[in-house]
Amino acid sequence: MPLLRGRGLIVAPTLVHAHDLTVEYGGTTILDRVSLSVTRGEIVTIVGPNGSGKSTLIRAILGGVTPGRGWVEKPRGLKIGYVPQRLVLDPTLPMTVERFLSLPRRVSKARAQDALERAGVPGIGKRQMSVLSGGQFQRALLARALLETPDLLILDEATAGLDQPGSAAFYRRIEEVRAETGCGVLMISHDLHVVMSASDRVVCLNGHVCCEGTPDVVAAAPDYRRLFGEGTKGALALYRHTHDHSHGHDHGHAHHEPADRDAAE
Ligand SMILES: Nc1ncnc2c1ncn2[C@@H]1O[C@H](COP(=O)(O)OP(=O)(O)OP(=O)(O)O)[C@@H](O)[C@H]1O
Repeated sequence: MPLLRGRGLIVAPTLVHAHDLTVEYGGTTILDRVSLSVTRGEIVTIVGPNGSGKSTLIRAILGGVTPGRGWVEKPRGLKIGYVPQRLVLDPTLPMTVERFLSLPRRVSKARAQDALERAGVPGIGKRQMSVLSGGQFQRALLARALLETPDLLILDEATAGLDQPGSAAFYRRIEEVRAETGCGVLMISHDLHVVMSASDRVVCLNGHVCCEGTPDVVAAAPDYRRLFGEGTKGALALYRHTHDHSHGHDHGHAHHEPADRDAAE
């Protein structure tokens, strides 16, 4: 999908645009006229309290929930890779990571290996899914989502259950995947510190879009402060601290990372 040029500007194409989505369950409005878009090469994170409709919004974008009002626009043939919050596998079922990547459609060993490398865990192909650490398991799910080299990567709390260094390493890999492939990323995260350092744009949801914008704009917004409290000042401070110079990719984010701890270890 090439970049569009118009009037001297280079405009990244929109990968998905949700227009005015309204979803009700049993007479309760879960999403109220929610609009959201993601362009190529952009990392957009949805934050919001428990039950604020984040997963419902992702499901509506993926097509698993039909909105009562509004619609979702995606370019024809858009390839989406999806990483769920968790996946429960029967621990008694013997299954290597390579075999897992071949379900439901068989992929060659070379493609499986390539996806594992891109997920940052090149050495786990022969291991049993049941013995992977939490971080490695989530990387295996990421590898599965990367098999088709998606245009848009969607992650629903993919780091739930990982500790802070584990989720920071995971999100760093997501940024690297974005830089390598130019894909767009839409994710849900509760890890505000990581969100603030890893996102280009944050959408704060509470049934409706309370506020959205760059991480510093959202962290300073009264609605966001009301939902997440003054404790989130720390997240903003971290964001400012870690973004005080450009490191050259399209989004101009800088990173003074804590000591890396790769999930492959
Ligand atoms: N299939 C369903 N039928 C009825 N109610 C549902 C259904 N799916 C979600 N809900 C309700 O919709 C609300 C929003 O749920 P959703 O999972 O989208 O929230 P969330 O922001 O992702 O929450 P969390 O942060 O806890 O994962 C909740 O009150 C939930 O109980």
